[in-house]
Amino acid sequence: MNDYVPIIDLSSRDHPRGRAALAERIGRACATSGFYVVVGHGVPAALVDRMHRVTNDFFTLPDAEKDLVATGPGVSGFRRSGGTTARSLDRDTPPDLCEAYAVHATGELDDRARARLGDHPATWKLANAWPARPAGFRATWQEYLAVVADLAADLVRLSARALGHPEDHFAGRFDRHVSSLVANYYYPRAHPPLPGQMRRGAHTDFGALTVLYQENDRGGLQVLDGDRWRDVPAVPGGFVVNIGDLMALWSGGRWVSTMHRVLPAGPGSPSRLSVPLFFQPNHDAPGDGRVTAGEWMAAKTAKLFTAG
Ligand SMILES: O=C(O)CCC(=O)C(=O)O
Ligand SMILES: [Fe+2]
Repeated sequence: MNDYVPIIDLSSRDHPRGRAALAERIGRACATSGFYVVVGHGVPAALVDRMHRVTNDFFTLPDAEKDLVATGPGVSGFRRSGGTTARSLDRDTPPDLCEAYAVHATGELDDRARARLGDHPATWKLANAWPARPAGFRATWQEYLAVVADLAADLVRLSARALGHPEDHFAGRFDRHVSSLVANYYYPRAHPPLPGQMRRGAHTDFGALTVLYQENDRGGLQVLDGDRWRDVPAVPGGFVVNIGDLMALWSGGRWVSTMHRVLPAGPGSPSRLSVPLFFQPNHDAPGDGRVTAGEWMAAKTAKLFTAG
């Protein structure tokens, strides 16, 4: 595509010399747009296909069945409304044109262990809510979360190296990570959007790093470059990676957490599915110096769901 969102082939990441070169490229991307697309990442295509299939099948179930795993608040389990993402930056818009479903890496812990994950309400303190259908949903999501979190952890190691630290510099911030695996389902619609209404409104991600699967041929994701919106390429088999607010803060201002959005689609357009893994550190990891990482992320998430 362009130098703003480079495509980075990770297939040399197991070789020492390969890692040095990759860290260099990642560092450049994170200082420019905060976005890059990875290929050669090693996540099996069959797993991604299975993830796509069960997730799409879930969203096409009747609403009443999906509501059985609607736990709220925030996105844990199913939400008929994925919220109003632009509110995370205090901009008021009509609600996003999407449904969402989410689980958390911590959502399988017992109640007592989850209660210890911060002193404030947070989605990662809720138990995961798994739908009974389609068959294989839970096993597929758990496998995908484990495999893509491993990839994200390696990208964090390369990021540490790119910032001039030892690769394990951030490791202690992720040994109890509260990552969230989300599916955004942008449903087809018969009528046009309201003025200012997006599939996802303009926002920056709140966590450390996001690894995003997007349906190959649908498009719509854009990233801000100065005052101009650029399309992010949907590379078959690739993932879009972007850093969130926390990694930008940890970089001491050298890296950027950049605004992005998902454009609305016209009447008659097909649905679009995207699956971001928000790789989110331990709740008590450093935030912006005033609040912890957990407080930073929980405050932003809460804004998405405040009634306007
Ligand atoms: O659907 C997409 O392509 C991106 C969604 C997104 O930015 C998000 O969920 O944070
Ligand atoms: Fe995002």
